[in-house]
Formats: sequence, C-alpha cells, structure tokens
Amino acid sequence: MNDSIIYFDCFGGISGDMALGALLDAGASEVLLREQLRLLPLDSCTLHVFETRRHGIRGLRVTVEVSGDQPHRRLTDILSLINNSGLSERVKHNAEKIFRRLALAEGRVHGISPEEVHFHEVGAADSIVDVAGTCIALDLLGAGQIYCSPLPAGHGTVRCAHGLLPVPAPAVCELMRGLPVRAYDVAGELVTPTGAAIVSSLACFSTPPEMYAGRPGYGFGSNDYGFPGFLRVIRGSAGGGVNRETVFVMETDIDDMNPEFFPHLDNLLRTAGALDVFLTAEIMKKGRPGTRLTVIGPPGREDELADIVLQHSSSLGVRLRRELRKILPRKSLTVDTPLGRARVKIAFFASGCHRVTPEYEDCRRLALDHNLPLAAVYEQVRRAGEAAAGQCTR
Ligand SMILES: O=C([S-])c1cc(C(=O)S)c[n+]([C@@H]2O[C@H](COP(=O)(O)O)[C@@H](O)[C@H]2O)c1
Ligand code: NI
Repeated sequence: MNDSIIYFDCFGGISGDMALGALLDAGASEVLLREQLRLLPLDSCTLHVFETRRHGIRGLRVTVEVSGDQPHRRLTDILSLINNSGLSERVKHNAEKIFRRLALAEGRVHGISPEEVHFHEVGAADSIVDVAGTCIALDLLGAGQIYCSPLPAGHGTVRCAHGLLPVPAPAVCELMRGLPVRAYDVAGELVTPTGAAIVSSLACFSTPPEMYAGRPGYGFGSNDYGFPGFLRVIRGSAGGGVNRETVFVMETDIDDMNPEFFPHLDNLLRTAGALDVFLTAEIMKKGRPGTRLTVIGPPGREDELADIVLQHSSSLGVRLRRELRKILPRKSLTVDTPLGRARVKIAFFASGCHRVTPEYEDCRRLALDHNLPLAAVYEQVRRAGEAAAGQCTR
C-alpha cells in the first residue's frame, strides 16, 4: 500500500546517488533493490553500497561501477531500455517522467529538441541505475506522498564534459524553474541535474508535512565540500491528522472564448498534472459575462500549465500565487458488492473517524447495468466501503 510519506530534506543538496543512498538508509531493502535492478539490461554496472562518516555524521554512499565502453544514449534509447524491462509500471512511469524532464532541460540549455539530446554524463549507465534505483526504492518504501525542501543553490563552478560551468549548472537552473531555492554559502555543486530532475518530477515542495515521523536516512554524494553535506530522507506516515502542502493557484478571467473549448482545456490541464481545474461564472468589464478559470497544481509545474492555458484559450496572461493547503490522508479501495465492483475513497480524521465516499463513475455504471436508482447503488457501495474501512489501516 502506498501510504507512507517521504520528505527529501536537501540540506546538503541532492544528486541521483545521494537520493538512492538516503532511501536505502531509510529502510528500502537493498536485496530487493538489487533484484529489481537486475531487470534492466545493464550487465556492465555494479552497484556498491557502503557506510561512510563525514564530519561526524554517518550515512550511506552509493556508487555505480561501470565496466567497458558505454554507448551515448538519447532519450528514446533510455526510455526503451526502461520500458522494455520487467520493472513495475509505477517505476517505469516515474523513471520516464524524470528522464523526460532531464531531456527537456538539457534540450533548452543546448538549444535542441529533447529527442536530440545526446546524454553523455546525465544519462550514462550510472545515471540510469541512480534514477531507476531511486524509483524502485521509493516503491519499496511505499511512498504515496513525496515532498521536498527548498533546494540549496551553492555557487562557484563545476568541471564536466562541457568544460567549466557555473553552479548551479545550466541544466539545474532550468530544472529549478518555479521551485523554491535557497541561497547557501557553499562553493560547489550541491544539486546535480539528475537530483533536480528526480525531485522536480516526483515531489511537492514544502516544509515537512504533518506526519508521524519514522526512520530518517542519510545519503552522501561524491563530493565533500567541508560540511556534513548529506541528503536526508525522512520517512513518515499520515496516521490521522491533516497534511499540509504547498500548491500554486493560477487564475485567468476570460470573456471572449467559445465556451465549447473549456472542457478540452480542462482535459489538457488535468492530463498535464493539474491537481484541480474549475470554472466560476463572473461579470467582467462592460457588464460582460465571463468565466474565471482556476488551476491548482504542484509547484514546479507552473510554466507547463500556464503554457497550456495561454496556448489553448483566448487568455493573454495568468495570475500565479503559492498557497498552503491542508488535505486529509486518504486511501482508495476497490470493494465487492452484490452488484459488482466499485471504488471508494476513505478519508481519515485525526479523531480516528473516517468518511467513505463511493466513486461516482463506478456507481453510475452499476446503476445503468442493473437499471437501479443511482442513490440506491451509492448506498450499497458506501456500506461495502464502510465494512472495508473498518479493516484497513491508514
Ligand atoms: O551531460 C550533460 S549534457 C551535462 C550538462 C550539464 C548542464 O548543466 S547543461 C551539466 N552536466 C554535469 O554533469 C555532471 C553529472 O550530472 P549528473 O546529474 O548525471 O550527476 C554534473 O556535474 C552536471 O552539472 C552534464
Ligand atoms: Ni548539458
């Protein structure tokens, strides 16, 4: 069950190997990780996991030893390597998301399309192991909600295949767009493109959410910048109460668009990752009836979702703000009823009480199949949900 909370506390930054090390240290099974990594056709890679101590703090260090020459891979090579493997659909989906973002960022920096990006460092075999390994470890920990602290910028320069680059590296700057970044007086690359791609693809950026904190894990990277530069992962569970997270709210007022286009826009926005999209009727200038479009999304997706609004509506601009939201921990279950199967959502309150909400589309389907009033089906499904909720843990 994916109901644990993972908080990436990027005190010392984040890279692919730091993420994997911290998740292993937080309790992801190394044996199961190795078993799943063998599903990837990367025989020339050996994963090393060892304990290390830096500036008085112990943690795990992960390295990937690569033997022999590796091909220069493009995005499609990496995606087919991942998608043709026996990894779970969730791991494949998350790894694909991360590599697509990396390719988009690299492409923007180098002025080429994501498909043309020739991954030399950021996509070499060790990066594939780091990214796939991180996605596997998150799955092993049952990560349902993933959060991340602001990213420390660092400063100075870094030497890589492109030569000397400023810190944050250009690809990192691209990936940081729309994310909270904090100044940190450390000369060195604290956040790498792979690290930034992982958290910007999978996490909501906020302070630690309300949770019962569990085992923390510490991951170290290849560099020691003279301080305990670890990535800390805090594992937690919702266990009742309310979770707090940051979202962005985007709004625009429209009075000159064919209303038939709104459902299409809604669909595009939800597919691209909007958490919610809604319309409000309003009276605009010169007494014109208009519509306010509101989009709620996870921080980091502002640009992508604003582009969709601007491209697919008559709007010339959008307003953006960050807001905190409180959400109840919830679980989705499929229950059996005499009429057939249906999904229910169970929300948990801090008091220990819960609320069961049947899935409307499933109830509608069963009502049509059995020619019954929707309200009667809804009640049957709710009762089945109540029975299941009594047995399930948060
Ligand atoms: O490989 C490429 S194209 C590359 C691009 C950039 C840009 O910022 S553009 C930076 N780097 C540097 O490579 C190393 C490895 O990064 P990982 O994410 O694979 O750990 C790092 O120092 C990057 O800044 C590479
Ligand atoms: Ni580059």
